[in-house]
Amino acid sequence: MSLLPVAEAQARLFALAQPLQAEEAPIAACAGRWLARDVLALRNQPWADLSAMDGYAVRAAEWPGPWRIAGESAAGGAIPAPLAPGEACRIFTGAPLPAGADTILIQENVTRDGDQLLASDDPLPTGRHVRPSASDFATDDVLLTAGNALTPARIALAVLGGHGRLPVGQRPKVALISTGNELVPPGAPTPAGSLPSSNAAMLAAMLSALPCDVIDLGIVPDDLDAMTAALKQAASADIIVSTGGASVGDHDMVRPAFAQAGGALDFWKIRMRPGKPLMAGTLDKAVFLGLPGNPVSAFVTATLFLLPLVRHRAGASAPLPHTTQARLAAPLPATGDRDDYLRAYRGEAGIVSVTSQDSAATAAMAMADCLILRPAVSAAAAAGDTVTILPLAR
Ligand SMILES: Nc1nc2c(c(=O)[nH]1)N[C@H]1C(S)=C(S)[C@@H](COP(=O)(O)OP(=O)(O)OC[C@H]3O[C@@H](n4cnc5c(N)ncnc54)[C@H](O)[C@@H]3O)O[C@H]1N2
Ligand code: MOO
Repeated sequence: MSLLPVAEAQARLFALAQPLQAEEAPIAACAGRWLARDVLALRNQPWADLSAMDGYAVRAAEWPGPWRIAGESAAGGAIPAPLAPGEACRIFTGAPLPAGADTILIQENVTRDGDQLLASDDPLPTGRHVRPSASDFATDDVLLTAGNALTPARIALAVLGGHGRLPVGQRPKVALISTGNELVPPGAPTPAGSLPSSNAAMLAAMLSALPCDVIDLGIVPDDLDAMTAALKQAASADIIVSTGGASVGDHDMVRPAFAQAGGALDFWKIRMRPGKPLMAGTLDKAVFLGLPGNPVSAFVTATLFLLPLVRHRAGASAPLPHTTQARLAAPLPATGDRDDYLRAYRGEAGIVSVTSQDSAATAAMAMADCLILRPAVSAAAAAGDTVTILPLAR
């Protein structure tokens, strides 16, 4: 198989499965999820012409008064009686204006004597300090569209639109499998030849920022039947992720086990460094991603494939990671025949790539707060050159 370009592999991955079915979730369970349908306003916001300040509702044409204070309007209180000519209404922030009033005098700018009121400031433009009815949005306005991420501000908008539940994509179930005879669980003793298994903990931490449910199936030895059984066990999940055993060595069991479990492989080997041995396919209704075992390769491929796949299945309309442009603090060598995803951080003088770009260099990886994206066969870059970066979640 020739090496597949990253963008093509991402497109093929998304084509393997549709977003999961929608569900109606209570607002408290919607943060960070994606809308499955457009959301329309069920009410006008504001519901009436409301005061934006504490003061007095008047007719601007009657400035500077005097007015007789007749009645009061407070948020949550009774609807105030209409204003007769020459009358003002005591009013508080968020309260409806009485019919006939068009402007608010703030209380700092009036002279009040009993129920007599005089303006003590400059003339007011009509409508000053009034929030007109439906000026934020009106009933039946489309507030949010399918595929929108439910950010805190959009949750506020939906609630003000009258909603207590929202149609969102279901939370994908993500099963994690770690393969390798050398692996021991986090914190277990590490006699010679053993290695703490870090990939599942790292992936679970990455996934904790997304609306999904992680099932860690633990460590599976480099054994065809054991791996086949683990994959079958994982097949009820929406996404299966393995790490390790993805390459070409005698102990790399993931591809044959996937075939033996009944999986249909869609692609293997990507034109990227690190992460070349990545594979993907389907097993029953699950999408399978086989990530390389090296922790750095697993991290980079999870960033570019696993997290976007979770977003896609959870209903995101824009599942790919956000990238931006930035200037290099130091030169970079020319790239080879694969796209480079260099671990880097944002320093004061620009972007600095970490000292070791080895796929097993976890200490260097831990210093990174972004990846530099360098296409295959790029010429060397100089300090000050603009490059594309992918900011990493903290
Ligand atoms: N002859 C070739 N050898 C290799 C090739 C190749 O094309 N031809 N590709 C290399 C590349 S690129 C990568 S990346 C690695 C990926 O290999 P695997 O996915 O088969 O991973 P393993 O061999 O199982 O492990 C690699 C490395 O990572 C450690 N590891 C594995 N799992 C974990 C874990 N859960 N936590 C921490 N560390 C883990 C493992 O001990 C190995 O040191 O293959 C190259 N070889
Ligand atoms: O493609 Mo591998 O992930 O370079 O070490």
